[in-house]
Amino acid sequence: MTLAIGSDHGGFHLKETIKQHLEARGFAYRDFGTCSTTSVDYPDFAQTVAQAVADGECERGILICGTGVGISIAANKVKGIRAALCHDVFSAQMSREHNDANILALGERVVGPGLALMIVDTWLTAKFAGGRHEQRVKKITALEQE
Ligand SMILES: O=C[C@H](O)[C@H](O)[C@H](O)COP(=O)(O)O
Repeated sequence: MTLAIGSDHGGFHLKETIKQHLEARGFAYRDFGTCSTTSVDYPDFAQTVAQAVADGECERGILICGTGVGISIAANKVKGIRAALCHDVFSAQMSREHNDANILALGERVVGPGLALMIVDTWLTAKFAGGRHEQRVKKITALEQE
């Protein structure tokens, strides 16, 4: 699985920490920026990562900003994207099992690196449960056509 990863300046340090962690765990990723703590606009990075996932260029994505709020709102505007903002391990697991989330959003100013990496690990390994959740995810997709 190749992951798309991106952040604004508020998520830059956590993005670098997550990249090192992914490398140590043998996950392939593509870094869509930003490349420093110079102020940028999070919708730009949400769009490139979300598009890479929506186009199938990358299977899933991770987006980070200061709170995770703005970058998840922006990513969810792209058709086919189910971005989940998760600051606890339970939500991260459920976002995969129940919602088939294809992007994980995190806020660097909200969680410390230890918890963030635990959330990432949980989110990467959890699998969509299907069954009754299938029709609900289909209904989310149908909303995109309205
Ligand atoms: O939801 C938005 C994100 O948290 C941004 O990272 C944040 O708004 C950036 O704020 P500032 O420009 O004050 O660093």
